[in-house]
Amino acid sequence: MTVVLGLTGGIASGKSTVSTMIRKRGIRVIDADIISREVVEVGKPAYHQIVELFGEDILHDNDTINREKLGALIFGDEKKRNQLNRIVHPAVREEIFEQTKEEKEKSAKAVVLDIPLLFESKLTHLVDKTILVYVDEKTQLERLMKRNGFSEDEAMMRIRSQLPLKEKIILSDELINNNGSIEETEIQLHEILSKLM
Ligand SMILES: CC(C)(COP(=O)(O)OP(=O)(O)OC[C@H]1O[C@@H](n2cnc3c(N)ncnc32)[C@H](O)[C@@H]1O)[C@@H](O)C(=O)NCCC(=O)NCCS
Ligand SMILES: Nc1ncnc2c1ncn2[C@@H]1O[C@H](COP(=O)(O)OP(=O)(O)OP(=O)(O)O)[C@@H](O)[C@H]1O
Repeated sequence: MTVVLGLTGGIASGKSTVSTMIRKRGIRVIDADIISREVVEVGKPAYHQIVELFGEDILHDNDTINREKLGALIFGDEKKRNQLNRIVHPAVREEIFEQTKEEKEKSAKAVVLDIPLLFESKLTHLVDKTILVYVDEKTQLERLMKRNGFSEDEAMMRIRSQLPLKEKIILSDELINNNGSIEETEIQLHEILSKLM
C-alpha cells in the first residue's frame, strides 16, 4: 500500500525546501505549483479561459501568461482570485490524481503531494496524512519579501490570501517548525517520515 502524504504550508513557509529533502530520499513529490504552470501553457483549455476572462493585457509579447501581472491582479482581489481558481484548480486536481495513481500502480512505498492550498481547496481526502511546514508570520514576511523582492504590502497581500498558518497548525497531523535552521528542519522531517512510512 502506498502511503500518500500531503505536504502543505503557507506562501514562503518552506515547502519547496522540505520537498527537495524528500526527493533526495527517493520519494516522488507531486508539486501543485509546477502543475498549475503546466495547465496554463499556451493552447491549453485553461489558458484560453484565462485570456477570455482577464484579457490580453495579462500576456507577454510571446503570448505566454505574464504571471507577475496576473498575480498583481488576483492576490488583492478575492473575487478575481476565486475566478482564476475555478479555471485552474480542476485541471490541477485531475493531474495530481493521475500522477498519484501512477505511484500507487508502481506500489511505491510513499508519494508526497505538495499542495499549498490543501486545506483551502478541501483536498485532504486525497491524502492519508498531512504534514505542515510552518513559520511565524514575521519570518514568513521577511523570507517572502527577500525571495521575491516584494514590498511589505505586496507580501502581506499574498499571505492574507491564504488560511493563516495558525489555523493550519490545528488542522494538520504532523508539524515541521521551519523558523530555525535548515538542519533543524531536516531532523524534524526525518522523524516524521520514520513514523509514517
Ligand atoms: C497568480 C499566479 C499566476 C502567480 O504566479 P507566480 O509564478 O507569481 O506564483 P506561483 O504560482 O509560483 O505561486 C507561489 C505561491 O503563491 C501562493 N498561491 C498561488 N496561487 C494562489 C491562490 N490562488 N490563492 C492563494 N495563494 C496562492 C502559493 O503559496 C504558491 O506556492 C499563480 O500563482 C496562479 O496561477 N495561481 C492560481 C493557481 C493556484 O492556486 N496555484 C496554487 C497551487 S494549485
Ligand atoms: N530554515 C530556513 N532558514 C532560512 N531560510 C529558509 C529556511 N527555509 C526556507 N528558507 C528560504 O525561505 C524562502 C521560502 O522557502 P521555500 O521557497 O522553500 O518556501 P515555499 O513554501 O515552497 O514557498 P512558495 O509556496 O511560496 O513557493 C526561500 O528563499 C528559502 O531559501
